[in-house]
Amino acid sequence: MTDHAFSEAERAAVYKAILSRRDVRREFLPDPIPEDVLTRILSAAHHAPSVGFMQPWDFILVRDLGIRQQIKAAFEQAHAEAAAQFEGEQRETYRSLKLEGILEAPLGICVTCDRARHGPVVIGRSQNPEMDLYSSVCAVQNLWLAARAEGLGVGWVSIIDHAALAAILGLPERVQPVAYLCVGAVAFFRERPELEDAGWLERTDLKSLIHHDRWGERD
Ligand SMILES: Cc1cc2c(cc1C)N(C[C@H](O)[C@H](O)[C@H](O)COP(=O)(O)O)c1[nH]c(=O)[nH]c(=O)c1N2
Repeated sequence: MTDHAFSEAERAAVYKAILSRRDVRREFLPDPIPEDVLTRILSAAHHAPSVGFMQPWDFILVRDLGIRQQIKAAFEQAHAEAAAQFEGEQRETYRSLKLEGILEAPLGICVTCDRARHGPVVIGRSQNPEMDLYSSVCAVQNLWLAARAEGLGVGWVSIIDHAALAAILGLPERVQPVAYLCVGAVAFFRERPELEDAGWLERTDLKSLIHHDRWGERD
């Protein structure tokens, strides 16, 4: 048994981490991450919920500059392909955004999903086999929030061909990349998402996303 209730300060700290977490691309400092801090954020990730307690994740810690340069090159290629999908002014805005900090952050963490961990039958996965991937995403979010509490920035780089990333990292066939994260100390955390500051999109009104009993039934 654990304590039933959080104190007011504990509750406030949880919401502070959630509300002030940011995706970081440009504010990284080169300072190394202390080992005890790294262990704590990885432990937070490892305590995420997982379907059937499958714990399908691994954490590849990428410090080697040569490997990070290969990942950056894979990003550049995907970024050029993505830019071609936008039109006109939006393409120019997209090109002007900074969408990764692969070389600036001192550490990359690839969170993976072993799709075959603990055999073919897992509690909670038979109808929806993708639940293992969602579990690894929960690990990503735990890591992201713990990092925020530790004053570390995290930036998710998904503008990359995951097959190329898997090859660079030497992942076995059954192991899929879920997230490549740039992790490091930061100069500061932005108050709002960078995409909001750039005028790309605004935070959607929460009320408009809440439906009662059936789709479309709103207050
Ligand atoms: C699955 C997934 C994938 C990506 C992201 C997020 C998630 C959840 N985000 C970060 C994203 O842009 C950011 O979360 C939102 O803009 C909201 O900003 P904050 O995270 O609140 O700062 C992101 N950002 C970026 O600069 N490059 C990227 O490739 C990605 N990819």
